[in-house]
Amino acid sequence: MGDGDDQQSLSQSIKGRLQEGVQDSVFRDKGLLDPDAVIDEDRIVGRDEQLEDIITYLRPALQGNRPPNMLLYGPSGTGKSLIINAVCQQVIELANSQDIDFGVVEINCQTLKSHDRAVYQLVENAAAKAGVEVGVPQSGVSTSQKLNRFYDILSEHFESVIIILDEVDLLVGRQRDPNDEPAYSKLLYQLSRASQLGRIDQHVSVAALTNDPRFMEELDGRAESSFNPQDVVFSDYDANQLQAILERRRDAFQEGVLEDGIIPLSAAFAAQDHGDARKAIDLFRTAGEIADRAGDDTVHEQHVRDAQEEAERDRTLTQMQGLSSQKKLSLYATAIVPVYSNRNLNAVPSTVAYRVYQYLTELLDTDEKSRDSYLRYMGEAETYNFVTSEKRGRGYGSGVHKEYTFVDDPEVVAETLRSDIRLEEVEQDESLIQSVVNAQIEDFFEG
Ligand SMILES: Nc1ncnc2c1ncn2[C@@H]1O[C@H](COP(=O)(O)OP(=O)(O)OP(=O)(O)O)[C@@H](O)[C@H]1O
Repeated sequence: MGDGDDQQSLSQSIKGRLQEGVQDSVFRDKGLLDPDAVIDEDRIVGRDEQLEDIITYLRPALQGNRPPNMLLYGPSGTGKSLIINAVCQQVIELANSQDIDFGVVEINCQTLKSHDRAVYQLVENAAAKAGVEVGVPQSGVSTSQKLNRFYDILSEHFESVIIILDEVDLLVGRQRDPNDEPAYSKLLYQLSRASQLGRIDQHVSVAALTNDPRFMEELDGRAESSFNPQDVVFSDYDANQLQAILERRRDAFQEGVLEDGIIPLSAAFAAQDHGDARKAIDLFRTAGEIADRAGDDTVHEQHVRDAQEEAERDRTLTQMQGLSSQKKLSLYATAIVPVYSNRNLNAVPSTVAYRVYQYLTELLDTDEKSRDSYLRYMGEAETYNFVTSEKRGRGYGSGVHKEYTFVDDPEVVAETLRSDIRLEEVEQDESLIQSVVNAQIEDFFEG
């Protein structure tokens, strides 16, 4: 065989292997379960009231009038983005048919670190929608120059515009002083004043999306009165609504691969966690991915349970990664007490955990913080809901102490923290650590 033939058989073989995975997948159209999937209206379940309200508020855009500003609030995953975008999409289509230039400019504020970045992002998005050059550099010009460019683009290319600010409460900006006005307050003020002040002749309205029910209370008075929104409230979904949402995406999977309990179980897990549709969809998708990884032809309940566990680990991991190394060590020392204990120990006495912590600092040759610092770190762990604590008086000599109980499995917590580079060194002495933990436990209870 010549080189050409070799090449051909290699690419055939790569193609074959790639297709193997595709053909064997339990999914038919996995994109339907993508967190950012744009779904058809017939897949939207319920939310009739919110749809009705938003339709009423946006109707003026088609009648030559300015729609009111809106504040959409409710917990995460309750359909705020979905519903506002679904209505805007229809407005765009109707506006096009009536030769009205209606534009939607949307930014997600979650990752925007400052007012200036938010304004720049608005310019970029408006320019993309209008099909023109951004026209201002990202740095080297003032925020008001960027804002002016934004207004110019809106004035030149649209008759009516909705600006959607997703997760608006996260746009706090660089506040040097806690009394400084947060960036969202400034931006809302500027955007809602732009039409009022005649800076742009076009109709501009703002729809702000937030999880924070007290958002308006925290808004600066001047921003509050010029923004002055119509509220649209999104409440949690219950398990039945979540089931219906998943049912309408059943065709993301091949026919016949979903066992009966999959949809109710995914919905039930997500309903426990305030009724977040994003979470239900994520579980549904992850269960399928786990089935694919295992090479199974059907998705069964254990796959959903494994998906739930994976989600829990991810959540814990993300939160824990943000902790300083001393806090990680304190939490790790506390978690390994029930994990290594020979007794059936659920609540961990702080005295035992602190001694284990001291031992670990020695082993790692790192700073040993005071007992008070340890208690403070654990107090923080409590606010993150990693542990709950109770005060106990006891007859073992040292008076009142605290006891910690882990909200999730302490083994998962310990495992998560162990993958931290330095704690991995500790793992090598596992049996030694186990005996130290048990010696401290015995000392505490027997001593
Ligand atoms: N009523 C519904 N019908 C069908 N799918 C829904 C419904 N509500 C939410 N979803 C789906 O759940 C996911 C999360 O919804 P969405 O992004 O709209 O939530 P959100 O309230 O904006 O959340 P966040 O505050 O976290 O941004 C999306 O994939 C969306 O398609």
